[in-house]
Amino acid sequence: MPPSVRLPEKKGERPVHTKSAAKKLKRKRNAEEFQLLETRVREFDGKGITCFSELPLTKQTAAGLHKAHFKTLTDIQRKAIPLALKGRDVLGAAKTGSGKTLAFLVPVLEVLYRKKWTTMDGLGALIISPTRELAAQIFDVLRKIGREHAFSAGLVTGGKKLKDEQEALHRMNIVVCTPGRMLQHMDQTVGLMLDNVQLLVLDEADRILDMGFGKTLDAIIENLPRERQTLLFSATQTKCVTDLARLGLKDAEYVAVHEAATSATPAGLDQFYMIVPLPEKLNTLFAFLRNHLQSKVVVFMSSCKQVRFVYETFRQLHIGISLLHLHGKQKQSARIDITAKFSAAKQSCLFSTDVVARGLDFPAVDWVVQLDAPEDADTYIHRVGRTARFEKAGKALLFLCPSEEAFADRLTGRKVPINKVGQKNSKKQSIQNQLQGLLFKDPELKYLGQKAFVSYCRSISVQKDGEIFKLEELPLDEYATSIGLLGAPRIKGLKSVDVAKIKEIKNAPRGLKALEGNSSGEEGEGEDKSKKEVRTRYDRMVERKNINVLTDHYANLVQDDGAEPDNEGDFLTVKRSGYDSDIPDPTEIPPKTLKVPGKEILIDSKRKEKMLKSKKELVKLKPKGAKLIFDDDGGAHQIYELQDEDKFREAGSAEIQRRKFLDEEGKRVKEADIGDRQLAKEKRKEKRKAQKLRAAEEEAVTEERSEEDESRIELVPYGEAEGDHLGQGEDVEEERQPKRQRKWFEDDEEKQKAKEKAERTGGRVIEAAETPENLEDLEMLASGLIG
Ligand SMILES: Nc1ncnc2c1ncn2[C@@H]1O[C@H](COP(=O)(O)OP(=O)(O)OP(=O)(O)O)[C@@H](O)[C@H]1O
Repeated sequence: MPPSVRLPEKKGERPVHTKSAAKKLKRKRNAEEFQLLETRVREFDGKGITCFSELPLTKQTAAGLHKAHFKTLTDIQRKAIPLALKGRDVLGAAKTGSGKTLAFLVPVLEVLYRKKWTTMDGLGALIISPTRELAAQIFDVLRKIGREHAFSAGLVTGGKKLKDEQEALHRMNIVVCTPGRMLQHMDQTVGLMLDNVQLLVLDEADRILDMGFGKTLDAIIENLPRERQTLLFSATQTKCVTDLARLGLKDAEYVAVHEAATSATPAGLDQFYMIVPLPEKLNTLFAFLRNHLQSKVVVFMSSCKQVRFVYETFRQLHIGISLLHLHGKQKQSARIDITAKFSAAKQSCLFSTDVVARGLDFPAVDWVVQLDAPEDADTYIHRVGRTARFEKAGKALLFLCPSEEAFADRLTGRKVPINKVGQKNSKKQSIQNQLQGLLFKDPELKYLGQKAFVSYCRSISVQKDGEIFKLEELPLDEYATSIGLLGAPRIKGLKSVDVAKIKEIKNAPRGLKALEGNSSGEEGEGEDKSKKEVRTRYDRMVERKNINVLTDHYANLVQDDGAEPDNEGDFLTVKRSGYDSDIPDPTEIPPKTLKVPGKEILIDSKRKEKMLKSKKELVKLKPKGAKLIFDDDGGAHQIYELQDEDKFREAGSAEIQRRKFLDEEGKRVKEADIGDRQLAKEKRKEKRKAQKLRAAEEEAVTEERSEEDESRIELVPYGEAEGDHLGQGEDVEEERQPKRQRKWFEDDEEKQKAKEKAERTGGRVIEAAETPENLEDLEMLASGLIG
């Protein structure tokens, strides 16, 4: 007799003794629980709740939250989750670090669960984030709280092979993605179905639109069904009607928990600004870091080039704190690595662009320093939000150039409590000489410095707020000297930049950029990279601007036809005038040449001269021999020889000869064609034969392995729970995807033992159980015996 199957008994229920009865009972209980949950949600008004346990949640979500140690609700969670659970569109705004992520993830899990979503139903929820790092962080939280659910979820952010993502995408229920990559999939992933999506979440929606993803978002939303729930969250929420309309929000509930608060930033955050002349910025930052070696600091700058320059130079100045740098031009693997390192560090300094300004939750950051002023108050709020998260304390310091001081008023106007501070004289120090030394020794660093300078100027010139950011008021020459350059590099075409266009191009998915031939990603030179001209090494050398002074002068030399170089023509022009007076003009010296049979080679460089001394090289330059054919008498002929004119005339008119030639060649081609077809036919036959043979072999192997293979189908999992979805567990799985249970005779150990025995006895293996349980088992045993 099989052992009796027991479910924990409930009042009024009779004990069950068979598997099927237990299943039935479980199904009944689940249906009851499901009904109860629906009723609880319907009747729930959300008033006066403080804990997650008071919400009408599934036991899976409740368990996930419990295991992740989330107990008390934050304000935004208390207000937004009840509305979202009831299926309302929500527009959520709350300060940085106030727990917005859970405010949308909990409803995502709950809504899908209550819609009885299973792996077979495809994509049910799409969560879009502006950056890869934020998407990865959201995905991590989802994994934590969703571990008891049976949904499959995936991260689609690029930086991986598109093909791998494509395969997994078809099996995902919840996708966390960046807009660019999602659009790329919509364009390139065959059979991607978005018409069943039930929930769309946009985290940092305003940032997504701000980064130039507007059109991308439109394209994504166009593919989603109109009947869906939309949740939008940000610390600086967009309320722009057109934005909301384009995102397809209907009757949305605006939940702004901190709107009445006196400050737009977290209460535990102390904020300061300091007026620092541009040439003093790096000195001040260096002194600041020297005085905060035991802290965890994020330093924001306005461009990738600046981040790289400051990181590379400060590293060589051995500042005494571990330095990291993060920007959007790094490889995805490096970005993940750096994010993880900084999260784990106790004391460290991360130089970064705005790629980490939004949403990233680094634990225990002490200071946020903004070396370059942010573009607006919203960006400031997000940047400083990397510290003082979730009721912790933190400090923020903003560097403003004297011409930018009015930015402090902008902040006060946005309810940001910020105080002015100065730098103690005793703490001041200059690193200008050290920087000059570094740049002098290392041309690459100098090149980087020039690029950093150019991109800083560019970033100022493209700022929207022209009243604050005035390039013409900045002491650029002194700034260039302060970062170790000998002079300010020349910058081209600063004003003619379309900011929106730049953002759009910069944030376009790399795959698409490559398709559009726009993948170089170089910024700072204002060149039209889309021109597909063939450029030689020589052209590139002339165009190169890294050794600014030299190349400009060289450009003058090659471009100027006798015209005087302008005054910025540097010291090299003096030498040239020397040529004019005393020494004969170099252009008048006859160029060196070398004669080889058949041609004359111009020697225009020492390298070429040296090269031509080698016999091997000379052979290459000599004219190549002609290919000859030999007749029966051994006479050599060119492959194509002109016929004797008289003979040609004898043979008839040129037209007749042409036709004759065509007829003969046509016949020859036809004959060859018949032969080819015959050959192709035979090859096809052989191929089919081989295919059949292979198919037969594969069938035999598949039969052997079919059961093993079934169990190998992998989803993209995030939870460890096994098919207990909707609490109906096995039942739902059984009905939807009949999953073969392991039979009694498939016990690995027993099978192995029997095989060993058979080997010992030299007999056949008959796998049998001690007690066959049902008809199928008996049949198996019988067929084994007969066979
Ligand atoms: N209910 C909660 N109980 C305890 N900790 C929480 C709770 N909700 C969120 N947190 C923690 O608070 C921190 C900030 O949460 P989260 O990243 O969701 O903030 P946010 O509002 O999205 O911030 P940002 O605006 O910067 O994106 C996280 O470390 C998270 O684990």
